[in-house]
Amino acid sequence: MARRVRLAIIGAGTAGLTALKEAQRITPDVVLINDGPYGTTCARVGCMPSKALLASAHAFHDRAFLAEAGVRGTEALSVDMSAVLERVRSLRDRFIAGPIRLAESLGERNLRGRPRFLDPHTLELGGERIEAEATVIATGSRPVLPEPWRQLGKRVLTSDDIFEQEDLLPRVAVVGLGAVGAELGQALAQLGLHVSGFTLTETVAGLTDPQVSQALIRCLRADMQVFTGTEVHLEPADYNAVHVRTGDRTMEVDWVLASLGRRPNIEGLGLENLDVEFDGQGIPVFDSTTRRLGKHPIYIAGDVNGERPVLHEAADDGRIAAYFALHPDAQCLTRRTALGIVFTTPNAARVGQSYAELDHEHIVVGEADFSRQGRALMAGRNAGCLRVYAATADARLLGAEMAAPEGEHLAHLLAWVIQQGLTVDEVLQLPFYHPVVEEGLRSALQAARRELGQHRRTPDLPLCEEPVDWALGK
Ligand SMILES: Cc1cc2nc3c(=O)[nH]c(=O)nc-3n(C[C@H](O)[C@H](O)[C@H](O)COP(=O)(O)OP(=O)(O)OC[C@H]3O[C@@H](n4cnc5c(N)ncnc54)[C@H](O)[C@@H]3O)c2cc1C
Ligand SMILES: NC(=O)c1ccc[n+]([C@@H]2O[C@H](COP(=O)([O-])OP(=O)(O)OC[C@H]3O[C@@H](n4cnc5c(N)ncnc54)[C@H](O)[C@@H]3O)[C@@H](O)[C@H]2O)c1
Repeated sequence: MARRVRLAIIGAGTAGLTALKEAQRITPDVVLINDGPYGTTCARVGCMPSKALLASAHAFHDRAFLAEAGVRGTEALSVDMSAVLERVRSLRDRFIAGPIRLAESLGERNLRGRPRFLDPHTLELGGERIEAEATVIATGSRPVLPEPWRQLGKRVLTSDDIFEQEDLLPRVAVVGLGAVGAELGQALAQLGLHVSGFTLTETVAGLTDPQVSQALIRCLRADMQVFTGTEVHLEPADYNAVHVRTGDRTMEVDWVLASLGRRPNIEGLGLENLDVEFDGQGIPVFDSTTRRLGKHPIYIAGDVNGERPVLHEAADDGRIAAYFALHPDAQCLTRRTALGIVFTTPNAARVGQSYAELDHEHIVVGEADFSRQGRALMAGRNAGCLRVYAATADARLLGAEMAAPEGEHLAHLLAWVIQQGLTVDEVLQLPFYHPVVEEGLRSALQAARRELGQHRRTPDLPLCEEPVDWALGK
């Protein structure tokens, strides 16, 4: 006998659990099916442990600023790497507790294993059949690790294993300087390891604007070696070391952090039993509004769909998928403005349309340099730059990229005004306090206005509804 349910959710990560909460507003008739550890990638091996490691790293790194700021005794500070990693795990355990409790609260509706579609309405799970009116696939992604690198065993770690280590040997190659490699590479370097970072692309940390990326690379180079546009080959060396070969250079390291990107967990779901199309990356083609696979009652949410692999988007995807799966008369929903932040110092961020996505013929760029920005200078964080992109046609802000102090906050402000459809002038009419890093954002906006060839006819203040009396000759 098959178990019949209104909604089956495959994957108990952020997208799956958010789909669950959205679905529970409508029906209790939901099963959650998860294979692998519970607790979500973000809380277990992703966002949270990486930021906990960065917190220790930044704190230790600040000793140089403390000394410059007149605080004495900083030369006595040192890092106890085992204690750092222990703290990361203890915070991790707190963060995963909530997601685990949520899954367990389902009781016998929380199922373990890897289900397979037999047809669009039927899943097979460990010999049992589940007939679901609709299904949400939210199986996430996993780190890319080439097979020959696996043969090197524990000498090659990914973000899945690094936080489990009791200690870390001093010489490390970080291969891949996207978001994961830039954050973890800088964290390890600031904690005192000798880090050499390599990446295939010319830009790092998910940035696409070469000038912003160069500004970040200059900052990273204060802590670690950075080689861009470089393909890496790994070979085993004596005493459990690894040879990192790039062109005709060979470097010996104790271990390697492979941060080459992530691959969607799409295999084994039996999608070949359904009439679905796949794109060039092997991801089933889905509707960008509903996340639905063709006409099937199947929705795909979170990292597994490869579209916006960050936490808040995975959560939105889960909400969207459950909403459309359970509302035949659903309203159209649009996406929030794209926002990606990488927590290096300075923070790297991309907001709205990236530099690579924009048509350069039809935009102007306004730039601010943080090396002389007042507030950043006081805090010893005066490095990096911010570039805003505005449409030539109507001066609307379209996007921004930055490697900037307090970039996580500047990026939010920009995302909010871009989502509101504001123009450069309209943003300049908003309040800017003094002295704050937001004044750097104002400089970039003023530069964009100059590039637009616009001249201010009034001071940068909101206009009254009515003209003032004297202007009317009264
Ligand atoms: C090191 C690192 C740092 C990150 N930092 C940030 C950050 O600072 N900010 C940010 O926004 N994002 C960050 N991310 C990205 C963020 O973690 C992901 O976008 C988010 O966790 C994706 O959630 P998800 O629900 O799609 O997948 P997951 O949370 O991975 O959930 C997928 C679930 O499905 C299960 N599963 C897999 N295959 C099957 C199957 N066949 N059957 C059943 N179950 C299956 C898995 O075990 C898992 O429980 C980071 C990622 C990493 C790796
Ligand atoms: N703060 C954040 O929001 C945050 C932090 C970490 C991860 N994430 C998410 O996790 C996802 C995965 O991050 P990631 O950094 O693993 O992937 P990524 O795709 O962002 O970067 C992978 C990098 O590896 C490089 N690379 C690939 N193969 C290589 C090779 N053979 N040799 C040298 N370099 C190679 C690529 O050039 C690329 O720069 C990201 O898309 C991001 O959305 C987000």
